Amino acid sequence: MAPFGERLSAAVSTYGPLCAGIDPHASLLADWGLTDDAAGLATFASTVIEALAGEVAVVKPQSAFFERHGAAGVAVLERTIQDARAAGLLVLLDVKRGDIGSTAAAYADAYLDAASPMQVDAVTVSPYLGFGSLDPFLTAAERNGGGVFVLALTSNPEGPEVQHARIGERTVAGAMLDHLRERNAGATPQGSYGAVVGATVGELTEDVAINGPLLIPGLGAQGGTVADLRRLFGPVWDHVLPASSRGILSAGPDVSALRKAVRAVRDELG
Ligand SMILES: O=C(O)c1cc(=O)[nH]c(=O)n1[C@@H]1O[C@H](COP(=O)(O)O)[C@@H](O)[C@H]1O
Repeated sequence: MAPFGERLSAAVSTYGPLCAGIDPHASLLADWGLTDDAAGLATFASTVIEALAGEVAVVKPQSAFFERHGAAGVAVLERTIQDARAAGLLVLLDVKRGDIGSTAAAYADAYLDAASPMQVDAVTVSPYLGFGSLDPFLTAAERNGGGVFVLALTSNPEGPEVQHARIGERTVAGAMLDHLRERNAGATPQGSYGAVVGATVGELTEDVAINGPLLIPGLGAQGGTVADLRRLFGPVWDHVLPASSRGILSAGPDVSALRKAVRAVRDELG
């Protein structure tokens, strides 16, 4: 399979950069008239895929909202991943994994190995056990044409306590971005190792030009706007994947209303 960075660039040039989240919150299931169980999840997820296929490059299921329903919820996640990929969507699984290297290798097998029933195109990971602990993810991604998105400057207000802390001259987030820049060096049209940077960070104090994709959550429900994105990420616009979950999903359950909501954000992004 071609490298993720290459596949992502091609998909974005066709469908635009919007990444639509699939976050089946209990409150959204209720708003959609669905039960807060695996059956409700399954209807929610299949409706979102029907609405988004051919409309966006990437969908981002949030694993937590499936896991809270136990094994039946994980089975729905597995089917959702397979259905979305079969519909031509790139799947970025938001699962924020990170562990000691040998355990990270098992997580990498679960999500990035070609033989796994849960194989996705890319995953989110946390580098706060040390960037080197992510090596199994990076290796599995390289082997399978996958991508890895590393939390750098997250959208939540608690993030700066860790991410702005200093290691000598650099911040912790800056060090993570440096590692990614190094790993993506020389890749065309971009590398497969991305960073997560919130739309809500206010000011950008780090160099986010990593020659790789930038997942930018926080658009919509968390208060981030397209104007914020343009101001913060204008110079690296070709690499941004603005992400919105509730901002789009709250338009459901009607498929055409969901499409209309997606198209409105897409048009605003240009
Ligand atoms: O990795 C993420 O996607 C992520 C990182 C971050 O810094 N902030 C953040 O909100 N997210 C995820 O992005 C989604 C945001 O959802 P909405 O606020 O509904 O658009 C959730 O699934 C979060 O877990």
